[in-house]
Amino acid sequence: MKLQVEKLNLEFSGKEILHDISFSIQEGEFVSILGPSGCGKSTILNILAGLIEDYSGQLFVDDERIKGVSSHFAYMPQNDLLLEWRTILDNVCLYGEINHDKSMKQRALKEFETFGLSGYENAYPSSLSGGMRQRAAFLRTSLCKADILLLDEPFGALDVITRNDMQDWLLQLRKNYNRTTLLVTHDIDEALYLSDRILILSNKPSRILQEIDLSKEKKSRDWLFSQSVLKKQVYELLKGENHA
Ligand SMILES: Nc1ncnc2c1ncn2[C@@H]1O[C@H](COP(=O)(O)OP(=O)(O)OP(=O)(O)O)[C@@H](O)[C@H]1O
Repeated sequence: MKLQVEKLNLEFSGKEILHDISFSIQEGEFVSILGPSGCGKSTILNILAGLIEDYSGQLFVDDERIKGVSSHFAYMPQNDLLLEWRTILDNVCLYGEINHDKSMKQRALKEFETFGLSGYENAYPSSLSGGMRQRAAFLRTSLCKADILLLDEPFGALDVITRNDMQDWLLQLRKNYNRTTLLVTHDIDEALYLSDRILILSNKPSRILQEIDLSKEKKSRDWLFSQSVLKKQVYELLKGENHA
Protein backbone atom coordinates (compact mmCIF):
# COMPACT_ATOMS: atom_id res chain seq x y z
CA MET A 1 0.00 0.00 0.00
CA LYS A 2 1.18 3.48 -0.79
CA LEU A 3 1.46 6.10 1.94
CA GLN A 4 1.23 9.77 1.11
CA VAL A 5 1.92 12.53 3.61
CA GLU A 6 0.95 16.04 2.51
CA LYS A 7 2.02 19.27 4.15
CA LEU A 8 2.23 18.16 7.78
CA ASN A 9 2.48 21.13 10.12
CA LEU A 10 2.50 20.92 13.89
CA GLU A 11 3.04 23.21 16.85
CA PHE A 12 3.58 22.27 20.49
CA SER A 13 2.68 25.10 22.90
CA GLY A 14 2.93 27.72 20.15
CA LYS A 15 6.35 26.45 18.99
CA GLU A 16 6.51 25.24 15.40
CA ILE A 17 7.88 21.66 15.26
CA LEU A 18 7.00 20.40 11.76
CA HIS A 19 6.90 22.67 8.72
CA ASP A 20 5.23 21.48 5.51
CA ILE A 21 6.51 17.90 5.65
CA SER A 22 5.44 16.03 2.51
CA PHE A 23 6.63 12.65 1.29
CA SER A 24 5.31 9.37 -0.04
CA ILE A 25 6.30 5.73 0.39
CA GLN A 26 5.62 3.12 -2.25
CA GLU A 27 4.41 -0.41 -1.52
CA GLY A 28 7.30 -2.54 -0.21
CA GLU A 29 9.65 0.43 0.09
CA PHE A 30 11.92 0.89 3.14
CA VAL A 31 12.30 4.58 3.95
CA SER A 32 14.28 6.13 6.81
CA ILE A 33 13.85 9.51 8.45
CA LEU A 34 17.22 10.84 9.59
CA GLY A 35 17.57 14.11 11.47
CA PRO A 36 19.10 15.98 14.39
CA SER A 37 18.01 15.13 17.91
CA GLY A 38 14.66 16.65 18.84
CA CYS A 39 13.75 17.70 15.27
CA GLY A 40 10.43 15.85 15.30
CA LYS A 41 11.18 12.37 13.90
CA SER A 42 9.19 10.47 16.54
CA THR A 43 6.45 13.10 16.28
CA ILE A 44 5.92 12.15 12.61
CA LEU A 45 5.52 8.47 13.59
CA ASN A 46 3.17 9.46 16.43
CA ILE A 47 1.00 11.36 13.94
CA LEU A 48 0.91 8.36 11.58
CA ALA A 49 0.10 6.02 14.48
CA GLY A 50 -2.83 8.29 15.42
CA LEU A 51 -1.35 9.30 18.79
CA ILE A 52 -1.26 13.01 17.87
CA GLU A 53 -4.30 14.53 16.15
CA ASP A 54 -3.92 18.29 16.37
CA TYR A 55 -1.75 18.67 13.26
CA SER A 56 -2.62 20.21 9.94
CA GLY A 57 -2.03 18.41 6.66
CA GLN A 58 -3.33 15.20 5.18
CA LEU A 59 -2.46 11.51 5.24
CA PHE A 60 -3.52 9.05 2.56
CA VAL A 61 -3.11 5.30 2.30
CA ASP A 62 -3.79 4.24 -1.30
CA ASP A 63 -5.66 7.52 -1.89
CA GLU A 64 -7.96 6.94 1.10
CA ARG A 65 -7.71 9.81 3.60
CA ILE A 66 -6.93 8.64 7.13
CA LYS A 67 -7.14 10.42 10.47
CA GLY A 68 -6.59 9.06 13.98
CA VAL A 69 -5.75 5.46 14.83
CA SER A 70 -5.78 3.32 11.70
CA SER A 71 -5.31 -0.40 11.12
CA HIS A 72 -2.91 0.42 8.28
CA PHE A 73 0.01 0.95 10.70
CA ALA A 74 1.93 -1.27 13.14
CA TYR A 75 4.07 0.81 15.47
CA MET A 76 7.23 -0.32 17.26
CA PRO A 77 8.29 2.35 19.76
CA GLN A 78 11.86 2.89 21.06
CA ASN A 79 11.27 0.82 24.18
CA ASP A 80 10.55 -2.88 23.51
CA LEU A 81 7.52 -2.78 25.88
CA LEU A 82 7.69 -6.53 26.53
CA LEU A 83 5.54 -7.51 29.51
CA GLU A 84 7.87 -9.26 31.97
CA TRP A 85 5.16 -11.57 33.37
CA ARG A 86 4.17 -12.98 29.97
CA THR A 87 6.13 -15.58 27.99
CA ILE A 88 7.70 -14.51 24.68
CA LEU A 89 4.95 -16.34 22.76
CA ASP A 90 2.26 -14.56 24.79
CA ASN A 91 4.07 -11.25 24.36
CA VAL A 92 4.32 -11.51 20.58
CA CYS A 93 0.64 -12.55 20.38
CA LEU A 94 -0.60 -9.69 22.55
CA TYR A 95 -2.32 -7.78 19.72
CA GLY A 96 -3.83 -11.03 18.41
CA GLU A 97 -5.34 -11.62 21.84
CA ILE A 98 -6.73 -8.09 21.99
CA ASN A 99 -8.19 -8.41 18.48
CA HIS A 100 -9.47 -12.00 19.01
CA ASP A 101 -7.22 -13.19 16.18
CA LYS A 102 -7.11 -16.92 16.89
CA SER A 103 -4.71 -17.66 14.01
CA MET A 104 -1.93 -15.50 15.43
CA LYS A 105 -0.38 -18.16 17.72
CA GLN A 106 0.12 -20.53 14.79
CA ARG A 107 1.54 -17.75 12.62
CA ALA A 108 3.83 -16.65 15.46
CA LEU A 109 5.22 -20.14 16.14
CA LYS A 110 6.23 -20.45 12.47
CA GLU A 111 8.29 -17.25 12.76
CA PHE A 112 10.33 -18.01 15.89
CA GLU A 113 13.20 -19.51 13.93
CA THR A 114 13.38 -16.67 11.38
CA PHE A 115 13.45 -14.18 14.23
CA GLY A 116 16.26 -16.05 16.02
CA LEU A 117 14.01 -16.96 18.95
CA SER A 118 13.68 -20.74 18.56
CA GLY A 119 13.45 -22.47 21.93
CA TYR A 120 12.41 -19.26 23.69
CA GLU A 121 8.68 -19.57 23.06
CA ASN A 122 7.94 -20.22 26.74
CA ALA A 123 10.79 -18.16 28.20
CA TYR A 124 10.24 -14.83 29.93
CA PRO A 125 11.69 -11.55 28.64
CA SER A 126 14.23 -11.28 31.48
CA SER A 127 16.09 -14.33 30.11
CA LEU A 128 16.64 -12.73 26.66
CA SER A 129 19.58 -10.61 25.51
CA GLY A 130 18.97 -7.03 24.37
CA GLY A 131 19.07 -8.04 20.70
CA MET A 132 16.65 -10.94 21.26
CA ARG A 133 14.23 -8.66 23.09
CA GLN A 134 14.25 -6.29 20.12
CA ARG A 135 13.64 -9.20 17.73
CA ALA A 136 10.70 -10.32 19.90
CA ALA A 137 9.29 -6.78 19.86
CA PHE A 138 9.82 -6.68 16.11
CA LEU A 139 8.08 -10.05 15.67
CA ARG A 140 5.12 -8.73 17.69
CA THR A 141 4.93 -5.68 15.40
CA SER A 142 5.29 -7.61 12.17
CA LEU A 143 2.58 -10.14 13.14
CA CYS A 144 0.05 -7.30 13.00
CA LYS A 145 -1.86 -7.43 9.75
CA ALA A 146 -0.95 -3.81 9.06
CA ASP A 147 0.29 -2.56 5.70
CA ILE A 148 3.00 -0.25 6.98
CA LEU A 149 5.54 -0.81 9.78
CA LEU A 150 6.62 2.24 11.80
CA LEU A 151 9.94 1.60 13.59
CA ASP A 152 11.22 4.21 16.05
CA GLU A 153 14.97 3.72 16.74
CA PRO A 154 14.46 -0.04 17.20
CA PHE A 155 18.17 -0.68 17.83
CA GLY A 156 19.01 2.56 19.62
CA ALA A 157 19.67 1.02 23.03
CA LEU A 158 21.92 -1.82 21.79
CA ASP A 159 25.72 -1.98 21.88
CA VAL A 160 27.40 -1.43 18.51
CA ILE A 161 28.11 -5.10 17.69
CA THR A 162 24.60 -6.29 18.57
CA ARG A 163 23.23 -3.31 16.69
CA ASN A 164 25.20 -4.24 13.56
CA ASP A 165 24.08 -7.87 13.90
CA MET A 166 20.47 -6.70 14.10
CA GLN A 167 20.89 -4.52 11.03
CA ASP A 168 22.41 -7.48 9.10
CA TRP A 169 19.52 -9.65 10.23
CA LEU A 170 16.91 -7.05 9.24
CA LEU A 171 18.51 -6.58 5.82
CA GLN A 172 18.39 -10.37 5.28
CA LEU A 173 14.80 -10.50 6.53
CA ARG A 174 13.80 -7.81 4.04
CA LYS A 175 14.69 -10.14 1.17
CA ASN A 176 11.80 -12.44 2.21
CA TYR A 177 9.45 -9.97 3.89
CA ASN A 178 8.75 -7.10 1.58
CA ARG A 179 6.90 -4.95 4.13
CA THR A 180 6.49 -1.24 3.60
CA THR A 181 8.52 0.33 6.40
CA LEU A 182 9.23 3.78 7.80
CA LEU A 183 12.24 3.79 10.15
CA VAL A 184 13.27 6.67 12.39
CA THR A 185 16.96 6.81 13.27
CA HIS A 186 19.75 9.24 13.97
CA ASP A 187 22.39 6.72 12.90
CA ILE A 188 23.74 7.59 9.43
CA ASP A 189 25.16 4.07 8.81
CA GLU A 190 21.90 2.44 9.80
CA ALA A 191 19.89 4.64 7.44
CA LEU A 192 22.32 4.07 4.53
CA TYR A 193 22.53 0.33 5.10
CA LEU A 194 18.83 -0.46 5.47
CA SER A 195 16.97 2.07 3.32
CA ASP A 196 15.77 2.31 -0.24
CA ARG A 197 15.38 6.01 0.38
CA ILE A 198 16.39 8.44 3.15
CA LEU A 199 14.60 11.65 4.09
CA ILE A 200 16.92 14.06 5.88
CA LEU A 201 15.18 16.50 8.20
CA SER A 202 16.39 19.93 9.28
CA ASN A 203 16.46 21.24 12.80
CA LYS A 204 13.15 22.51 14.26
CA PRO A 205 10.88 23.65 12.72
CA SER A 206 11.75 20.65 10.65
CA ARG A 207 11.38 20.38 6.91
CA ILE A 208 12.83 17.88 4.45
CA LEU A 209 16.34 19.04 3.54
CA GLN A 210 17.26 16.27 1.14
CA GLU A 211 16.17 12.88 -0.16
CA ILE A 212 18.71 10.19 -1.00
CA ASP A 213 17.69 7.36 -3.32
CA LEU A 214 19.61 4.13 -2.64
CA SER A 215 17.14 1.75 -4.24
CA LYS A 216 19.58 0.69 -6.99
CA GLU A 217 22.46 -0.12 -4.60
CA LYS A 218 23.45 -3.69 -3.76
CA LYS A 219 23.76 -3.47 0.00
CA SER A 220 26.42 -5.23 2.05
CA ARG A 221 28.76 -4.24 4.90
CA ASP A 222 31.53 -3.75 2.30
CA TRP A 223 29.25 -1.47 0.31
CA LEU A 224 28.62 0.53 3.51
CA PHE A 225 32.37 0.79 4.29
CA SER A 226 32.96 2.14 0.79
CA GLN A 227 30.45 4.98 1.13
CA SER A 228 32.75 7.47 2.86
CA VAL A 229 31.92 10.36 0.50
CA LEU A 230 28.18 9.93 0.95
CA LYS A 231 28.57 9.50 4.72
CA LYS A 232 30.63 12.69 4.93
CA GLN A 233 28.04 14.59 2.92
CA VAL A 234 25.18 13.43 5.19
CA TYR A 235 27.27 14.05 8.33
CA GLU A 236 28.04 17.63 7.29
CA LEU A 237 24.40 18.29 6.47
CA LEU A 238 23.33 17.09 9.94
CA LYS A 239 26.23 18.85 11.69
CA GLY A 240 25.23 22.13 10.02
CA GLU A 241 21.71 21.63 11.37
CA ASN A 242 22.93 20.89 14.90
CA HIS A 243 24.80 24.18 14.89
CA ALA A 244 22.02 26.14 13.16
N1 LIG B 1 3.80 15.97 23.84
C1 LIG B 1 4.65 16.97 23.65
N2 LIG B 1 4.43 18.20 24.15
C2 LIG B 1 5.29 19.22 23.94
N3 LIG B 1 6.43 19.11 23.22
C3 LIG B 1 6.73 17.89 22.72
C4 LIG B 1 5.86 16.75 22.90
N4 LIG B 1 6.41 15.69 22.25
C5 LIG B 1 7.57 16.12 21.71
N5 LIG B 1 7.75 17.45 21.98
C6 LIG B 1 8.87 18.29 21.50
O1 LIG B 1 8.82 18.24 20.08
C7 LIG B 1 10.15 18.17 19.55
C8 LIG B 1 10.29 16.96 18.66
O2 LIG B 1 10.29 15.78 19.49
P1 LIG B 1 10.56 14.32 18.89
O3 LIG B 1 10.58 13.38 20.03
O4 LIG B 1 9.61 14.08 17.79
O5 LIG B 1 12.02 14.50 18.28
P2 LIG B 1 13.03 13.39 17.70
O6 LIG B 1 13.58 13.96 16.45
O7 LIG B 1 12.33 12.08 17.61
O8 LIG B 1 14.12 13.37 18.85
P3 LIG B 1 15.23 12.24 19.26
O9 LIG B 1 16.12 12.06 18.09
O10 LIG B 1 15.95 12.88 20.40
O11 LIG B 1 14.47 10.99 19.64
C9 LIG B 1 11.10 18.19 20.75
O12 LIG B 1 11.52 19.51 20.95
C10 LIG B 1 10.23 17.74 21.91
O13 LIG B 1 10.68 18.32 23.10
